[in-house]
Amino acid sequence: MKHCLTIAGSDSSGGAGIQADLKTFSAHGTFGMSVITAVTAQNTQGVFDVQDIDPSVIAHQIEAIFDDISVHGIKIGMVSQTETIDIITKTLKKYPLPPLVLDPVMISKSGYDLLKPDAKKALIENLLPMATLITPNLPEAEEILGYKIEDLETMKKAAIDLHNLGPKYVLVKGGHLSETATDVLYDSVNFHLLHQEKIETPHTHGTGCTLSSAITANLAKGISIDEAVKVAKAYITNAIVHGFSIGHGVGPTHHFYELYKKAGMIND
Ligand SMILES: Nc1ncnc2c1ncn2[C@@H]1O[C@H](COP(=O)(O)OP(=O)(O)O)[C@@H](O)[C@H]1O
Ligand SMILES: Cc1ncc(COP(=O)(O)O)c(N)n1
Repeated sequence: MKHCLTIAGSDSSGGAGIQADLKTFSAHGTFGMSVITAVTAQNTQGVFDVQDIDPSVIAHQIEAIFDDISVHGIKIGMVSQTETIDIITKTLKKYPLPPLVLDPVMISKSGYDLLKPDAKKALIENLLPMATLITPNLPEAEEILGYKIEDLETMKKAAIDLHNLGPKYVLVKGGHLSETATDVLYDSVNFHLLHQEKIETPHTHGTGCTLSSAITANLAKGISIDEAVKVAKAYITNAIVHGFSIGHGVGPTHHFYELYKKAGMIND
């Protein structure tokens, strides 16, 4: 069994962050481990409070894992502030690294700043160059590059410009496009377009977390980048189709839909 690590924030409502990542790792038959960077008090309606974890505790979590257990894939999500980014970078650099997927989480669907604006520079300079793949959504890509991205042509330009900042591969996600949910994968030579009709649903809490963890699990299993992204895209699409209407706002996706269906635990 492969071992996957998420370095991210905790979402008390279980649909995004660490909780989404661990469910996704499990749904992919990998063993999930976590380094918690921040604890958020959030639900389907909003984020109400954040407690950043002390940098030394973040370093100790990373060391506790790497000093004992082999890690086959890493996903980084909410990193909150410059001190957190600095300690993650410094500590990870002590170890040989497996494929690393960076989801540059900035603003929650509910509009809360999950990355302090002054930490953007550290994210770009320290974490982007370490990544095998980065998975920005449109607002995140716009925030990093400083220009508007609203169609496939500008998504392709953004993918090239983001690639120039150091990651090996770039996936610009199209969940925020108005017509389709087409994502663009750039491998430094070719573009791979992952076409998908937009699903009419409000329940997309944690879609980005879930997609990046699914890709991480696939890469940990040794699957090639384009196949890892393609399979993960099918997984997130299914998870969105079968999302849950829990709470009064933006509900979570169904991380275990395929597994439950195979086990005969659901009928539709
Ligand atoms: N309504 C939707 N229908 C189909 N796919 C979606 C929908 N919303 C998001 N996605 C897909 O979910 C994944 C996560 O994208 P996105 O929602 O843009 O990320 P984030 O959660 O970081 O904002 C992408 O593959 C995107 O295309
Ligand atoms: C701890 C944490 N990490 C990431 C997200 C982003 O998820 P979304 O973009 O769906 O709000 C979140 N809401 N909470």
